[in-house]
Amino acid sequence: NKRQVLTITSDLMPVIQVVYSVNNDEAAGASVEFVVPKDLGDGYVNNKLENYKFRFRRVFDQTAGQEEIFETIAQPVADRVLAGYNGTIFAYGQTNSGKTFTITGGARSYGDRGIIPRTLSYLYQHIIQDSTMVYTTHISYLEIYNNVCYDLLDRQLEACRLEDLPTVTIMHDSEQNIQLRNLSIQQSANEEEALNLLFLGDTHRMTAETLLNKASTRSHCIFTVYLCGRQPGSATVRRSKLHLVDLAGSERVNKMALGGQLLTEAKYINVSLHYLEQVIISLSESRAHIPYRNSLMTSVLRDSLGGNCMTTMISTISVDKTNLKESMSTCRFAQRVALIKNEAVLNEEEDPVLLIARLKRENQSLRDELAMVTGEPRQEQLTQYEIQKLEVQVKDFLEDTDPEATLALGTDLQKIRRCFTLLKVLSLSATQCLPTVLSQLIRDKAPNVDLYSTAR
Ligand SMILES: Nc1ncnc2c1ncn2[C@@H]1O[C@H](COP(=O)(O)OP(=O)(O)OP(=O)(O)O)[C@@H](O)[C@H]1O
Repeated sequence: NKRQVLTITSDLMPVIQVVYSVNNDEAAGASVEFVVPKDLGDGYVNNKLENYKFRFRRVFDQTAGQEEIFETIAQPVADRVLAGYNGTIFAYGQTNSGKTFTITGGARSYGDRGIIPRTLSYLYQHIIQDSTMVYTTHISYLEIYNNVCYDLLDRQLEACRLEDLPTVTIMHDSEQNIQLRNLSIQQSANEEEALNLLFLGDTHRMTAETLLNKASTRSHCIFTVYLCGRQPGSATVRRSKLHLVDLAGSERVNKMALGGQLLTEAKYINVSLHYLEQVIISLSESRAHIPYRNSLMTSVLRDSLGGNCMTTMISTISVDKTNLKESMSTCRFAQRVALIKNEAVLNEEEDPVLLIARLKRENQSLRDELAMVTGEPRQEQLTQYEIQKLEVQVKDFLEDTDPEATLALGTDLQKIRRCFTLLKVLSLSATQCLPTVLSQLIRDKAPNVDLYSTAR
C-alpha cells in the first residue's frame, strides 16, 4: 500500500497537498483512492478533505515498468488469442496520461517497448516453438481521425496528406458482421516483419500528425493481429483476432480553449467517446438495443465490446490537482466498462478449401482401392502428359513442408514405377552434387589443403 504525495502550488495558498494511494492487496482486487482538499472558495480555505475510492482488478503505480504491465495485462490475452479466442486491449485516458507509451512504447530505450512490440515478440516465440500447429499471421493498422478511417499501412501515405488518401469504409453483411473495405491486411511471417509493419504505421501516423500540426495524437488507432492456426493435415482452423487500441485523449471540449482545426478534432473525439460511453452504458445496463452503429469506432470494436472477445481496458490517469476531474471521470468510466460481460468463444471452423482437398484425396484413395479389388492392371504405356503430371506431383510432394503430405498415385503400377525412377534420379543428382559442393567449400575455406588427401 503506497502513499504518494503530490505537491501543487497555487496563488491563493502556497502549498496544497493532494494525496492518492494505491492498494493492490485487497481480497476483492485493487483500489486507488484520492484524498483531496475541498476547493478553495472565495479566497478562504476549507480544510475538509474528500475521499474518492475506485476499485479495479489491478492498479499500477508510477513505478510500474513496461514488463510488469505486459505480463499482467497483455500476456493472458495473448495466450487466449493463441488458443483461438479474440482479444482486445484498449487504452483510455486524457491527453498526455501515457496511452501511447503503454500501448506502443517510448523511443528512449529498449526497455520502454510497449504492449504491441512485446506481444508480437511473445506471439512469434510461441509460434516458432509450437511444432504441433501451423500458423499464419496477418496485420492491419487502422486510424480513425475526425470519424473517417484511414489505412496506416497504405504505402501512398508517404507522399500524401492524410485527407487525400482513399478512406476505409465499413460495410455490414447480412449477418451484421463488419467488413472493412480498403483496409490492407498484410502477411507477416515473423517478428521482424510484424515490427516493420508497426514501424511503417507509426511513421505514417507521425507524418500525418506533423502535416496537421498536431501537438498530440488526436485520433484513435487500432493495430490488429490476425492469427490462423491448424494442426498439420487437419482441415479444422482456428482464427483469432487481437486488437490493440490507442484511443484519442478523453478530455472534454468545454474545458479546453481551442479553436479552428483543434476544436473540430476535439468535437469529433468527444462525439466518438460519447458514443463509446453510450455503448458501454447500454451494455452495462443490459439494454435491448446497443447503439454500435452511431460511430465508426464502436462499429469497428463491436466484437470487443459485449461480443465474442476477451477485452481488457487500461485507464491511464495523471495524478495532478489540475487533472483531478478528468482522472476521476476516467476511473468512473473504467468501472462502468468493468460491468460489461463478454462471451469469448473458440473460433474454430472447417476450412472449406482444405476440406474439399481432403475429401478429394479420400475419394481418390477409395476409387484406387476399388480399382485394385475389381479392376485389371493397365497394359499401355504412360502418355507424355501423364509423365509431365507425375513430375509436377513429385516436385510438389518434395516441396510440401507438411509432414503428412502424401503422393497420390492410385494403383497404377506404371505410375508408381515411374515415380520411383523420378525419385531415384533426384536422389542421385543430389548425392552427385555433394562432392562438388564439399570441394568448393574446402577450396574457399582452406585453399592450401591437398584436395586428394582431404577426400581420403
Ligand atoms: N510510464 C511512463 N514512463 C515514462 N514516460 C512516460 C510514461 N507514460 C508517459 N510518458 C511520457 O509522457 C508523454 C505523454 O505520453 P503519451 O504520448 O503516451 O500520452 P497519451 O495519453 O498517448 O497522449 P495523447 O492523448 O496525446 O496521445 C510522452 O512523452 C511519454 O513518453
